[in-house]
Amino acid sequence: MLRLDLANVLSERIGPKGIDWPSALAAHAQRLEAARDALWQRKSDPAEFLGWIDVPEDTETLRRVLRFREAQAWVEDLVVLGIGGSALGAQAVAAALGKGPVRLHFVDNVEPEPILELLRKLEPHKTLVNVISKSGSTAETMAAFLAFRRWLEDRLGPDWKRHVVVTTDPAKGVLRPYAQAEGLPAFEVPRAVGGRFSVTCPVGTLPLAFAEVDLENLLAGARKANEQARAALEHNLPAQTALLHHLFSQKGQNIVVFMPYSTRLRYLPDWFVQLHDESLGKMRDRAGQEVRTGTTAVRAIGTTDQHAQVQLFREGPHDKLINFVRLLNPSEDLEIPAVRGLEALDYLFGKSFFKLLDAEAKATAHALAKAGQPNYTLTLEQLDAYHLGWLLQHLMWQTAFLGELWNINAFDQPGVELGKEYTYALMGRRGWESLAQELRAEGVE
Ligand SMILES: O=P(O)(O)OC[C@H]1O[C@](O)(CO)[C@@H](O)[C@@H]1O
Repeated sequence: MLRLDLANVLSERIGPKGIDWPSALAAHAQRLEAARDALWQRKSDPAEFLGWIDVPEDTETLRRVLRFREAQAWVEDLVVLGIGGSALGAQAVAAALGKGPVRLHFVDNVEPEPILELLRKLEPHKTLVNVISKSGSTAETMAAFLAFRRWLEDRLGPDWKRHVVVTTDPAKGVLRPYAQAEGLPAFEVPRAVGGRFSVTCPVGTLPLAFAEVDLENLLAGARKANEQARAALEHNLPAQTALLHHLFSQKGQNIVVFMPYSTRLRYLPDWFVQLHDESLGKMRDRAGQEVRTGTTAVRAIGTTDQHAQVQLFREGPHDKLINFVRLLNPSEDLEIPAVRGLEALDYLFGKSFFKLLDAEAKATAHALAKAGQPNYTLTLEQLDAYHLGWLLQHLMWQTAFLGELWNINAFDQPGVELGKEYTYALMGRRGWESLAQELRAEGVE
């Protein structure tokens, strides 16, 4: 189960910053139901970028992915070249559930030293490179691909082609025709699926197949989130959490802290930050009116960041809504042993690590509530593929619901384009000469 514990957002618990949930739900029922119906109705229109809803149903593509993985039994290192939505989902799930023996490496930056360090340590004969780019034009990913392709060819000659697999748009960009021309295996990012919503398609599933993640169950969990997102309001978890975010943003909680109590989930906040910020930080609404929507997502991990950020969360400005994620059961556990001479620590003796983790999560949530800092918790029965798939798809739905509530397009990202164009100009890309000149006049070169 994936459940919502919202006790610490209620006014009876946290005072004036809180809400009266039953009446808030009733007051927004019509809007939320309209949002739900609109999303389900628009999902078959490719221009709406709601293709991620149906991707978990696509077991045929999953079978192709699994067959491809089986045919590459020689792989010892898988290098993912991708950035943003083309890397963060697989990275988050692999860190949570991945098992050896294949080692996964994510190249999502263009800092030369780490790339060189990785190239020096890899054995080309045993390395498979998965270049992932929906657009097939992202400078960081393309630069890394040029370097890895050359590295493979220099060491393996014509056999380099056996060591590359492409994941890209079915038609657009340079990678699709290149893969065809070179005879490289290629998987699709469905047209109506944006990068940050792509973890259940081959963008995520192909690397995760090499990490031995149980993909059937990951997709089954995502389908469970779909079932909830279609349900009546009292069972519609994403509509409910979206409403929480909406209500608190209206109360001035402009920051959303996403804080799982799990080191295995350490990359999940990074994935969430992109999903939330790129989708919801928008200057204009669907009618073109200036609106400036968005709350800023902040990463945190429990218990680690109790010793870094919780001081601020409790005693700093109460401009945040904190979303904890807590596991109800460990996959395995470890007893804290008793040690003679350290009886001052006897409250720990014989207790389990999971009990301590659980107590810390509950204690922090309650301490924040006592200070009037709103927070809610999503609880997961346990950390497995099914529950993680459910959580990922739930968060995608939550984002889509918020887009509807704020009347914005949650599926584009116009705000990142200008930076990309400036980069092309600074790098001397053909066709960008006049922009380069403009930049020079502004003192940027
Ligand atoms: O898969 P692509 O096209 O290389 O894009 C990578 C990332 O870059 C962005 O387009 C902009 O940052 C993201 O939306 C996307 O996930």
